[in-house]
Amino acid sequence: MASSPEDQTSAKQTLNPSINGNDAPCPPQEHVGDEELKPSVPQSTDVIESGEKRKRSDPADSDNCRHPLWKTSLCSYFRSHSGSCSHGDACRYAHGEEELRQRPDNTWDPTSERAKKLLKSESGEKCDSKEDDVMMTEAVVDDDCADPGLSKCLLHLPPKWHSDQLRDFLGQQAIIYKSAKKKKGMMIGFVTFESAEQLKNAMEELEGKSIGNKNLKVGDILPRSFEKKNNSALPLHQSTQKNMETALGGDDTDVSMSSFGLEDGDAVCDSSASDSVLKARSARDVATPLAHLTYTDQLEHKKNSLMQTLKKLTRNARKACPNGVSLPEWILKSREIGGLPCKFEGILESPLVNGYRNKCEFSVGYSLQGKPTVGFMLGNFREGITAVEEPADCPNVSMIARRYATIFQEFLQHSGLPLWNRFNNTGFWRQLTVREGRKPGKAAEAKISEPSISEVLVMVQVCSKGIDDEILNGEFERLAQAFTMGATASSPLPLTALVVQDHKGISNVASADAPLRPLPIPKEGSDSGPDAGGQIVEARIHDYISNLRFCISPTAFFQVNTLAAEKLYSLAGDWAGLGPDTLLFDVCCGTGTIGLTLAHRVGMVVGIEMNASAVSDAQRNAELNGIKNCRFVCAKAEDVMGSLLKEYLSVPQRQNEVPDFSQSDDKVISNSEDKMESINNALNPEGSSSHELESGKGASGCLENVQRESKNELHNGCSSKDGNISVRQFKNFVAIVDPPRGGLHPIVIKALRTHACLRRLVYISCNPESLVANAIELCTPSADKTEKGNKNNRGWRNMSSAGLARHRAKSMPNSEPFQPVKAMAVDLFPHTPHCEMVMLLER
Ligand SMILES: C[S@@+](CC[C@H](N)C(=O)[O-])C[C@H]1O[C@@H](n2cnc3c(N)ncnc32)[C@H](O)[C@@H]1O
Repeated sequence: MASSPEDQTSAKQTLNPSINGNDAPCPPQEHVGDEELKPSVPQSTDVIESGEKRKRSDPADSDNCRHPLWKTSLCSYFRSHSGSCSHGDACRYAHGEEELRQRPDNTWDPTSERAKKLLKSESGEKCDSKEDDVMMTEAVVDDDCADPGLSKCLLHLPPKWHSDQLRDFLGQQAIIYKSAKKKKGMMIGFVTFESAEQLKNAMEELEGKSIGNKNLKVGDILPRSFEKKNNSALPLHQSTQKNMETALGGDDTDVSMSSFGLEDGDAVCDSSASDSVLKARSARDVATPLAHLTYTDQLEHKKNSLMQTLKKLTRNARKACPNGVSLPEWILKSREIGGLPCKFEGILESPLVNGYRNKCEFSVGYSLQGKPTVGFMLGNFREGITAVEEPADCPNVSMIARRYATIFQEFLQHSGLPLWNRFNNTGFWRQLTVREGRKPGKAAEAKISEPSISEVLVMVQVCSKGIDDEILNGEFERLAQAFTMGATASSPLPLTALVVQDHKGISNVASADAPLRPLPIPKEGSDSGPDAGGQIVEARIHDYISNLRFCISPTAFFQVNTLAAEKLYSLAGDWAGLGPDTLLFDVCCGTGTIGLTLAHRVGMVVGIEMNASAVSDAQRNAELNGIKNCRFVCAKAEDVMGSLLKEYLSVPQRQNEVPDFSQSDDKVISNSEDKMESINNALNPEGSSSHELESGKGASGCLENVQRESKNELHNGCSSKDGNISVRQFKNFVAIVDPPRGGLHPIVIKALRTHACLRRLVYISCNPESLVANAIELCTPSADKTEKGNKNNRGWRNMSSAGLARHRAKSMPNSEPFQPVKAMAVDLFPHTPHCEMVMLLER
């Protein structure tokens, strides 16, 4: 599924709240609202300020030990560096079996001896080498005639090796083979042999051989008896489908991984000796690792974990407080509340606990049995796990999304075009996204989601590279027919829009401008074909938050749990201290949900968002709901935040005086005439060039939505000075920020901190770790003399996010720090470890 903590699949953090990295909880991954442990390569503690080595571990990081996944995976760095890891005791990953802890879902790291022993005892097998035959679920053998019995995978290879290095190694060992392949980043390679004799010799030679501190293993490839498809209908270049691929998984940039809440070292391995490991990992375990707990216990678990994360803010700000500067009151008082930086007011429950996701991103791949499957990946591509399992047991997926996944899966059994293979970066069918929109009103509050769903958008991601238009068109026609028939069979499903996204890149995450092709939805009862009728509808659906109607484009971010998001936004609004004289900055505003739901409580909203289609949705949503006091700026916040704050916060204090916009860095609006032109463009977006929309460079090319109530006036009583427009005088400046998983850009943090008129900041985050890191910079007192950052310092690469924030705080210009006032979480992601956190900062 996707992100919010899912859509922000974003950069690769690993435990995303959302199933797909996009929402995530911004994801993961991705938001698919969502959160994490970091990769086990050098992280934080030992190398800190100025890149200097510290002799002791950082107590600021010791709270990691309370992270639910603390030491639940073996440290791959430790293993591959002969038992050394620069993090020492502070490493989040276990240094050896003794340190290893059980995971929240009661499983053990599948690569650990414990997991293997468990496996043995479950399967009743003897302790022979067989149980170590951990296997890959995807075979990549570019030889049509390759006999699966003569294909093996080699495990525990150095991840940095390419195919060439594997071949060199085999050559040095005098191994005779037919083909050998390995992809950088994976610990697994694939070798095929000409004969049983060759295979036998190779196994004798290779099994147990040491490479570094690892012992090589020879494993089978699953599934062993994959039924090869008849590929005769395929275009030539697609012949890689002949490969025995059983799984599509993530590659290094895999979103789905993060949305599952997996961490990088988290492999789901298969064993030829037993199916037990497979049983231990299922789509349910991976996508909803807390589903085995009662909802009350899940909340308790999240609460404890969030409190530990919050305490990092206190510890790090204390540590970063410059010499000679008094500790702020909130740090001194933190002792009275157990080290918390402010009061933690607990977690608001999700109104819906099951089937709550309004957006699911399903991977396309092969099951462990080799069947084309639409669902969730079971593990990490790097460790060779690419199998996909149906989402049937994942309680956060709605029945509607499950049914669409099944329809697509059945369609794929008969498709002449191949599934995407991440190993080879070839294939056609990549992903299925199902987005649901609810009806307005009471029905939407039902305890099960299905009856309240009135609109569904189905988006299929493909890679059309090298495919003839004729083949493509025929396949899409059949696809539309399959979805239409599936949606009308038995109990009908809503089907509002069907769209194909063409993503030719190798990463799992399509860029925002990947071409979209809406498909006509055939009329009920008609056959496929050119006369099937059907209408191309605009690829958008609608949902409701706080009785406002929101139009959502296929790729725009929208919180995946609408009813819980409503709670989140109203909490943020309550804490923001809004009033008619408030100017509210909605930073990272997506489709405008926060600003628009709060617009009636403020004088004006300025929304900032980099995704052009989300901004155009935001503008449309303002129009749909008759809201006229919002302006949406399409740009990266880091490019425009400073100039927007300057523009609005430096408004002369005398009533009704028009500010001099020409002072603005980015010339957001250079004068009243330009401003009117911008407004006109905003009201007539077709008139603005797509370049302007896409460029995202500064606000001068922004889509703006300052709407006028009457010809010359802004809503809410702004006065008109020169016959055009004027800006009202605001007394209260507030920002609500809701960034993706990685948090705010340092330039945005600096702008918010150094504009003293901004007294209140509500920070919403799907990733409490990045909230804490950003809050360290916002709340640490500045030194009288600011340190200059050293651009050549590479030490930051090894810092934790908190360590890096402490480091940055040193170069923060002298400015009044914020203080954490209170924090609360809203559970947008039941059954996963993720949660949205809200923190009020004031000064
Ligand atoms: C977690 S979502 C929040 C969206 C919105 N506040 C909501 O609740 O629906 C984060 C949003 O930030 C946007 N975004 C990511 N990086 C950004 C940046 N550098 N500047 C502005 N917007 C950004 C994403 O496109 C996404 O819409």
